[in-house]
This record gives sequence, structure tokens and C-alpha cells, in this order.
Amino acid sequence: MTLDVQVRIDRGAFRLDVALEVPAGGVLAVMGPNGSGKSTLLEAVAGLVPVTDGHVRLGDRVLADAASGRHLPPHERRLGVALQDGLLFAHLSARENVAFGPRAQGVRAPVARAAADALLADVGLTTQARTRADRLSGGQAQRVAVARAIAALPSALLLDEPFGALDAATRARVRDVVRRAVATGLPALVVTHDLRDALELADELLVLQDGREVQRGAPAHVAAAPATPYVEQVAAAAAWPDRAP
Ligand SMILES: Nc1ncnc2c1ncn2[C@@H]1O[C@H](COP(=O)(O)OP(=O)(O)OP(=O)(O)O)[C@@H](O)[C@H]1O
Repeated sequence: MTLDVQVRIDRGAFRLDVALEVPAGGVLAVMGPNGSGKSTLLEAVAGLVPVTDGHVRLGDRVLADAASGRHLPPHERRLGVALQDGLLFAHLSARENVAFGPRAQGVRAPVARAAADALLADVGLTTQARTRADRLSGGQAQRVAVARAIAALPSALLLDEPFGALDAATRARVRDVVRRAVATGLPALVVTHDLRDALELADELLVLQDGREVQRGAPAHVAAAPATPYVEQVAAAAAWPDRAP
């Protein structure tokens, strides 16, 4: 099913104005300087920020529509979400965090736990399955958040910098986990600061600045023909990672 987002969002003095479509099994990477509206976009799709104008649709379901005043609450949107502030349940183990969504949907505990353990193994956290979330490192917590987003068999994935705190080898591994989840037919929106993530994972790259699209296209095309100094800089950082700022 296709994720169809056409929104204007006023947030204090900031305005986000963007339109995008992500097909089933497609990944749209979203990049842009700090404060360009990337998180606001994901939060609006997740239902955490109201849409001032426009709509968010997933397949034939209308998640939000300003004209009719429709605004489905986040837990009714069937989205797999790992946002910047989407903290784990601190007092629960990694396994319990990942199993939480399926348990809430009525999956029996042993089944949910086994599925959680398989996902934790995929992201390289077998030995941390029983560790409380507040005792995980930043990179470990980030991987649990990705596993949790995928575990509940969502209809779409929203990932805000899911690879930010990961070393290169782990990054590739977690990208692979996301790739496999997407291949089951999910549309995915992935915010990243690293063009290499977009090149590796995304079909399309959307670059935002000041709440507006400044460039869009296949990641390799965007990298080859930067439209703004920001894109020029991230392209240089991807080509010469050792010289990245
Ligand atoms: N809760 C809020 N209330 C009012 N304005 C907000 C709120 N959260 C963010 N903003 C504003 O919205 C704008 C976009 O912020 P947003 O977090 O979406 O950017 P971003 O591209 O994700 O940035 P970063 O790369 O730093 O995460 C900023 O100007 C910010 O000040």
C-alpha cells in the first residue's frame, strides 16, 4: 500500500509544506539541515503533530485530513515508528520492549518473545535481550527501537535517524534488517544525516530546507548534481567519509 502525504504544518513560526508518495516496498530517505522539518514530517505522519492543511493516507485508510478534521490517534495508525523522542520503556528489557506491540495486539507471550528474540538477533543484540532498556548503550537502544518498530507487523515504517549512533559494520547490518522488512511490502520514510544510508537503502531521496523541498530524485542522481550547498557537503562527506566534519 502507498503512503501518500500532502501536508502543510504550522508549528510556531515554522512552516512545513511538503508532498510525497512512497509505494509499497519503497524507501524514501529524507535529508536536510538541522531544523529543516524532517522530524516534524515524521511526527505528523505518526499522528503526534496535527496537520494544518492537507492529508496523510496509507493505502485506502485516511490517517489525517485537515478538511474533514479527521486525525487518527498514533496507536490506531498501524505504523512501525522509531522517532527521536520515541524512547524505550526504561524499566522493561530489550526483549519486552520489542514484544510489547505484538503483545498489545493479542499475540501470545511465548510467540511474541520468540519473534522479539529473532529480531534482536538480526540486529546483533542476542546477549542484550534481557538487559533493561535504561542499561543499554545509545547504539544498542537505537537497534532495539528499530526492532520494536518492525516487530508489530506495521503497515508502514517511520524511522528517524535509525543508524545515527551505529558503527559502520552495525550500520550495514541494521540497514539490512530494515531492507528485509520493507521488502515484505511496507512503504518506509527514513530520516538520515548520512547520504550513504540513502544510497544504500533508498529508492528516492527528498532534501528539505526551511520546511520545503529543495531537491528530490534517485539518491545517486542527487549526489551527482547537488542543488544546494548542504547537498554538496553531504555528498562530499559520503565520498570522503574520513574527511566528514
Ligand atoms: N514542539 C515544537 N514546538 C514548536 N516548534 C517546534 C517544535 N519542535 C520543533 N519545532 C520547530 O520546527 C522546526 C523544524 O524542526 P524539526 O525537529 O522538524 O527539524 P529537523 O529537520 O528534524 O532537525 P534536526 O536535524 O535538528 O533533528 C524547527 O524550527 C523547530 O524549532
